[in-house]
Amino acid sequence: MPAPHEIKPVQHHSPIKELKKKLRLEALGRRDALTTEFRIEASMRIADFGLAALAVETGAVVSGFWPIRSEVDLRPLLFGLHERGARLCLPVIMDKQTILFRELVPGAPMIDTGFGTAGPPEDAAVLDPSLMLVPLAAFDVRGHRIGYGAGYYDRAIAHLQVKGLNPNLIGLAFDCQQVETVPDEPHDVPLEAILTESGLRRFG
Ligand SMILES: Nc1nc2c(c(=O)[nH]1)N(C=O)[C@@H](CNc1ccc(C(=O)N[C@@H](CCC(=O)O)C(=O)O)cc1)CN2
Ligand SMILES: Nc1ncnc2c1ncn2[C@@H]1O[C@H](COP(=O)(O)OP(=O)(O)OP(=O)(O)O)[C@@H](O)[C@H]1O
Repeated sequence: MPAPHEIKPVQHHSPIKELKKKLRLEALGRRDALTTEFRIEASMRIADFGLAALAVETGAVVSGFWPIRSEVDLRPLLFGLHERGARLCLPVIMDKQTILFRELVPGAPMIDTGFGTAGPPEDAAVLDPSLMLVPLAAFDVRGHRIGYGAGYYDRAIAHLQVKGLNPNLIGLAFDCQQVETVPDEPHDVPLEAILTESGLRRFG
C-alpha cells in the first residue's frame, strides 16, 4: 500500500491531464520519427536563428538543457551565447519536485544526474537564470506548453517569480511539436517566444 504522500490527487486523472498526456505522446512520437540528419541540421538552424535574434548582456545567466532522447541539440546555440559573454547553466534533478540550475563551464566535467540526464557536478555554482531556454514536448500558437509531465519547469519558474525574478522564457522545439491547442491549467506559465528550425516566433 502506498504511503499517504504517494497517493496522487484525483485531479491527476482529470480530462485535462488525459488530453495533455495524449498530446504529449503524439508530439514526442513525431519528434522521435525525425531522422538524425534532420535533427542535426535543424539544431544548427536553431543556433543561427537564436544567435541572430537573442540579445544577451555580458554576464547574463542563460539556462539551456543537455539533449536527451530526440530533443533539439542546444549545444551550438549555448556555446555561441557563451562566446558572447553569457554564463550558462543546466537543470539538475534534485528530487521528484525540484530542479536547480548549475553552472555549465565549457570543458569542465559533466556527471550523470539521473533519469538519463547529464549535468554539472555538485561543486558547480547554483545560478538563477534570467533567460530560460525551456525544453518541451508540445506547444501551441499562444505559447502554452506541455513538458514531460513532472511539472519541474512550471515549479522552477514559479520559484524564481516568488524570489522576485522574472526570467525571459523561450521554448525550444522542432516545428513538428506544435499542436492546435494546449489545454489551460492555472499553474502553466506561458512562453514569450518559441525558437524552432523556422525561426523565433514571439507570442502575445
Ligand atoms: N534535456 C533535458 N533535461 C532536463 C529536462 C528536459 O526536458 N530535457 N527536464 C524537464 O523537465 C528535467 C528532467 N525531467 C525529466 C522528466 C522525466 C524523465 C523521465 O525519463 N521519466 C521517466 C520515468 C523515470 C523513472 O522513473 O525512471 C518516464 O517518463 O518514462 C526524465 C527527465 C531536467 N532536465
Ligand atoms: N507551480 C507549481 N506548484 C505546484 N505544483 C505544480 C506547479 N506547476 C505544476 N505543478 C504540478 O506538476 C504536475 C505536472 O504539471 P504539468 O502537467 O503542467 O507538467 P508539464 O507541463 O509536463 O510540466 P514541466 O515541463 O514544467 O515539467 C501537475 O500535477 C501540477 O499540479
